[in-house]
Amino acid sequence: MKDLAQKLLCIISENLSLPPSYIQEAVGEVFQNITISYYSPCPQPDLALGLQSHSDMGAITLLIQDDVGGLEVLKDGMWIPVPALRDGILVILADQTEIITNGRYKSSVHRAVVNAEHARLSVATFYDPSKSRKICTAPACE
Ligand SMILES: O=C(O)CCC(=O)C(=O)O
Ligand SMILES: [Fe+2]
Repeated sequence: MKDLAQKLLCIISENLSLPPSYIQEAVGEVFQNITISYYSPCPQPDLALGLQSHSDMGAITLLIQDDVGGLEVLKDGMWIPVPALRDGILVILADQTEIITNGRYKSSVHRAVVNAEHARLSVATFYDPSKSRKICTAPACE
């Protein structure tokens, strides 16, 4: 997962005409955190959220999940359900990449809803800078 995150950050850097390792170097020492989320079925899903609206604080998040579905992204003020891809890896861009690219790549605001019948499992791997790392916009993106 770390290799994939780094490859994706290289592609983003290159797409902005930055050196391929630019974002990786800007992030510095990587802290790869993992969250395993289990969402149990909820008898009244309209009254509950599995995970509240947020954006991820790191550079990039890779998410694997079962085929139940429940992730939603905020686009133009509307919550859009993300199709569940059991064999796929979902890429969620996060806050530090938005800062480094000056918003050319946006951090995705997302949440998880629950449903009445099925439990859901997801595994998120976060590619995060250290808490003391100063992150700033790439001069080429200013
Ligand atoms: O479970 C999900 O689909 C989303 C998990 C998530 O957004 C997170 O852990 O930050
Ligand atoms: Fe998240």
